[in-house]
Amino acid sequence: MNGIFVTGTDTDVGKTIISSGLAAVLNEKKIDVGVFKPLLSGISREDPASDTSLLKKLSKTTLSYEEITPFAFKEPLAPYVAGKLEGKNVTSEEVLNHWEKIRRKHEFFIVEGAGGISVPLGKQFLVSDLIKAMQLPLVIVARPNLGTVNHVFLTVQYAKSLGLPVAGVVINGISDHPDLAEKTNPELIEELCGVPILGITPKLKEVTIENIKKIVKEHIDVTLLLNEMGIRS
Ligand SMILES: Nc1ncnc2c1ncn2[C@@H]1O[C@H](COP(=O)(O)OP(=O)(O)OP(=O)(O)O)[C@@H](O)[C@H]1O
Ligand SMILES: C[C@H](N)[C@H](N)CCCCCC(=O)O
Ligand SMILES: [Mg+2]
Repeated sequence: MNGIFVTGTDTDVGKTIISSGLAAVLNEKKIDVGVFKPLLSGISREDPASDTSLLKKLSKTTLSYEEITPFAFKEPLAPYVAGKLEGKNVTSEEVLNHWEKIRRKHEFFIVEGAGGISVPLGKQFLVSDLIKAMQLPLVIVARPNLGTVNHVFLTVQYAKSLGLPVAGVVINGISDHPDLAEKTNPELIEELCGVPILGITPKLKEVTIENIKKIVKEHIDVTLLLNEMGIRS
């Protein structure tokens, strides 16, 4: 089993859009792709707009909603806090047990965290702890605008300090008319952070399944990503 762990510089940066788009493109390349979004908060798994639904739909996996997302909480908060409000504390062992049950069902997995790399999933259990335990290379999704350089730098430095390999960064949501910061950020990020930019995806006017697939296909170097993992596509 091969795969990537998709994290972000923040919540709402487009991790689900990029993860599900990547799943669709890999599927098209005849790669047997599965998805895992172990902790969800603020929306139910079966809601058509949920991370779980989008990932399931675009990957075409036959995994169930519960297999993709074993833990879902009502409030739109860090999963640790959202779980606590429901009297539940998720442990790393529990997530890994669910992972063990599905990881051999597909050749390649795209795993999505929740929010950024240090978001608490349970008591003394951060997204970064899960990444370390799952031993998957990281893809970091970031915003395109002024301020993102610092966010990417901190995320990369933190990942490196924990020995987590970073496959690269996707800058998501660049505007049709990028300002000077948006134009200069990609090169600066590569220079400062020492990680490749895998792609710069545009801001969609209409977020549809077809458009999600299109921006990933046309703007992310999926071959580079796969090559870095020793997979020929
Ligand atoms: N390239 C894009 N163009 C237009 N809208 C986008 C784009 N990328 C993301 N969005 C929108 O921004 C919002 C946040 O995106 P998304 O849900 O993928 O973020 P996320 O990082 O997965 O958030 P979370 O931490 O909640 O999992 C969604 O409404 C999504 O449709
Ligand atoms: C509810 C939201 N959409 C995410 N899934 C959870 C984001 C938690 C962010 C916590 C934080 O960094 O302050
Ligand atoms: Mg998401």
